[in-house]
Amino acid sequence: MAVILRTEGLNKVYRLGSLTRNKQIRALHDVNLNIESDEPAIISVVGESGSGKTTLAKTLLRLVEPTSGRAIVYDKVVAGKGVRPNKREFLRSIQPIFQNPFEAFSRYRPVDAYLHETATRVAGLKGEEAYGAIETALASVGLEYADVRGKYSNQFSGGELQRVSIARALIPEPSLIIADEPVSMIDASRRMIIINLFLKLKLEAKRSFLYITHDLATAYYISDYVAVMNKGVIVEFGTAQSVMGNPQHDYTKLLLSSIPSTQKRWRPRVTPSSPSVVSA
Ligand SMILES: Nc1ncnc2c1ncn2[C@@H]1O[C@H](COP(=O)(O)OP(=O)(O)OP(=O)(O)O)[C@@H](O)[C@H]1O
Repeated sequence: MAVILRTEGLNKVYRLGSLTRNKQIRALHDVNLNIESDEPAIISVVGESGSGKTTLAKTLLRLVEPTSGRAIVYDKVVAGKGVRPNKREFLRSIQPIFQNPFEAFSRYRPVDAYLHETATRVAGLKGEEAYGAIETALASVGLEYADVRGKYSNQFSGGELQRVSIARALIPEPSLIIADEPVSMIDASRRMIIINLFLKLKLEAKRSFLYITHDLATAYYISDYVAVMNKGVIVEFGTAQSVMGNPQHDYTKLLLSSIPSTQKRWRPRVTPSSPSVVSA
């Protein structure tokens, strides 16, 4: 069985301030995860703001060096002290999708230039092969080359541009896509298009995803596994059904209880002085 993702004693301490007034923030605290499977998987990392989710994503993407511990993705050590994987090989196996697609593309450069760069520099393709790979990647997110050719980022909606950034990530045919809050900047009505796209890419293109989110509802909907983070610690991990259906940790219960539910009844409460409506 392949190790899709394993972290071994992963720690990250950010140091702030001067030598005399040093402050330390422990963003990852002994994070140990292990997901092994021959099938692709969607693994969600959920938790409140500041719980360490982005630091975990950045560590796996080699944007942040862990203070100690290491991470393995698809049987290769990708992060840890002194770990230096071949850059092109690394980018072929792990690709990011960021929260704000407008920050991922400069507004002064047509977006197809980014797609071409990824096809040639990362995937190592030339000429017709490069165009073929771009067309295939765009098709898998429901776009055609003509939809993007010569266009700049400000000529797309947030949802369209996020689909372009997913297409860019798909060009090198990565094994794992790390998506950090990929739908939080997108209109609620369009979010499910992206979420369903991840499911389709897992099933049809056999890509695995690490989905970082605040949104427990979408995490439950698409995930095979869920890791719950609080203050840098993975407090609960398991299949989506077990973690969300039968949470064991108080923090997971708290997170789940804070999801707005259409099942909750709203009861009008009228006081003599000021009529108001409160949640039941
Ligand atoms: N570059 C940095 N320097 C110092 N502290 C940082 C840095 N990046 C993150 N932190 C701190 O590390 C902790 C974890 O932050 P992180 O961004 O990983 O959390 P998060 O769960 O992704 O939050 P959010 O959901 O708001 O993005 C926070 O206390 C944050 O302030």
